[in-house]
Amino acid sequence: RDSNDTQKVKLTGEQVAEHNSKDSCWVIVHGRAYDVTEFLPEHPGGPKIILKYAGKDATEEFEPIHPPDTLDKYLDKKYHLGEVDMKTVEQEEKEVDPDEEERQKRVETMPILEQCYNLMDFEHVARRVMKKTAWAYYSSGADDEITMRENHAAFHKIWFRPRILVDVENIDTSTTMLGTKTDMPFYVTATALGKLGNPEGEVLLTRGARKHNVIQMIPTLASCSFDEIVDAAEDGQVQWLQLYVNKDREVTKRIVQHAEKRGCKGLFITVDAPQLGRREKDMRTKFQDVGSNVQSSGGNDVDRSQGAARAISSFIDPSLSWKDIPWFQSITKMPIILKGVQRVEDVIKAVEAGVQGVVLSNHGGRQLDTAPSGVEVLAQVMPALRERGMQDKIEVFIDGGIRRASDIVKALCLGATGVGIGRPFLYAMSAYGLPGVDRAMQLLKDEMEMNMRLIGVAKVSELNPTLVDARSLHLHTTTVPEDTLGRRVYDPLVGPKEKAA
Ligand SMILES: Cc1cc2c(cc1C)[n+](S(=O)(=O)[O-])c1c(=O)[nH]c(=O)nc-1n2C[C@H](O)[C@H](O)[C@H](O)COP(=O)(O)O
Repeated sequence: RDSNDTQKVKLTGEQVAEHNSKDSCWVIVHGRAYDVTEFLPEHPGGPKIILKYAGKDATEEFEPIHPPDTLDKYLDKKYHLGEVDMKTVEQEEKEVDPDEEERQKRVETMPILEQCYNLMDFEHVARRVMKKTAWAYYSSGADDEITMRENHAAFHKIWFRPRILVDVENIDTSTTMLGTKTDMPFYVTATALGKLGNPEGEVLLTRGARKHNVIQMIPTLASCSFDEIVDAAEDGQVQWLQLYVNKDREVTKRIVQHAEKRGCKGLFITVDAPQLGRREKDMRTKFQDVGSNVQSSGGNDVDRSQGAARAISSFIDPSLSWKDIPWFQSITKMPIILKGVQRVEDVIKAVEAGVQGVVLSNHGGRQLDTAPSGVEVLAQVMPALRERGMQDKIEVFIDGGIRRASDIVKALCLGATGVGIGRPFLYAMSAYGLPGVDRAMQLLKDEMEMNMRLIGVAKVSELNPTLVDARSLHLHTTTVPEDTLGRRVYDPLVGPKEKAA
């Protein structure tokens, strides 16, 4: 380095390769070397995953899990060793992975985008063409995945009561959420690690949301940095922030106030994940790749038995409680919405606490298995609010299992202001990139227009409980139409030697 500390000569691959143990561990990320020796025990994903790349180029493994500004934000500058002459870095011989070869063949023969006619088509294609770790992470539900399946099945227990001879020539699907006008009553909900499915990550969802004038909720655990996602939005495009509350409240305060400064129009505090659920498909794929097995019991007390999710979420504060709400109201002017409310009593408490909204949600079935579907709780909540004259005091959203516009219409008839959609946009993005997200949103728009026309309603504000029969919604034993589409994408357990059918 010369006098003003600029690097005179690039490091070589050999120099980095000498530091390949826990006593001295250097890694290369995006062409720059970092001394992570001191950081090893603090890494939320455990030391093992880093040691697998000690002395080597870790970019490919690093990229989908960490926003690009992670090392600048969290690794002391003295450990930033400077640029590496990548021509001198020995690229690892990629061992032939037969699964990966099979997957490549499926990518080459996958259906063209125009063959996707509904959101489940994207799920079906994604399951076949996504990398297994990405599919496992996105498709995982907790434990027996009963709630994950119930989320969609619940909508089959609600029947329409269509009206006739109503002028439905002009359909208006637009609505207002938290004071923002939006073309459709759904938003792109927060789902972590967008780059697992597509190397561009969450900014593809931003661009799709912009094209269809729908709102995007930015996840705390996005692969893209928060600023990348906000910068990818156009002027006037509305985004919300999903927040996992950090044990270090100073970090949380910084994130919230930065989001408000960047123009976020809602703070969605996730309240259903004081600990992340056990997502066994995710855990299984982590287990196979022993080298990067973040379930190692070694190292400090971070429990890494939950695959990637737990490894990247050890910062979440399980002590978060109602007494913290006034603090949030003191650090931001953004409307505050509690995401992951699952019973009527907590909605009443939310109104009394003065928050502006709730999302009735079980985290897409990824948290407490056999928690009720959002739409089932919705059917109990709205009458309870009306009884107390509270229905205008709070906006009620739901998410989970929304796969058809008819699901959206049913939720709105039961009183939801809007609905969040997660996996379908992830699958569309993973299988077809931005065109996939665009088509998925357009399909929902087309379905919504048809559904409204056929139930005899011209605009969203006219949707009301008389248009549905939800009496069997709370029954969990009724037979409902077989969810053949959904069944086909459920992964059977495949033994390590067995080939998936
Ligand atoms: C599918 C998915 C959902 C995640 C999600 C990641 C994935 C891959 N992640 S997670 O890693 O922690 O579980 C988040 C998250 O970051 N924060 C959050 O509030 N909800 C998270 N959710 C839940 C999400 O916001 C919705 O509640 C859920 O996706 C709605 O169900 P559908 O996927 O069926 O639409």
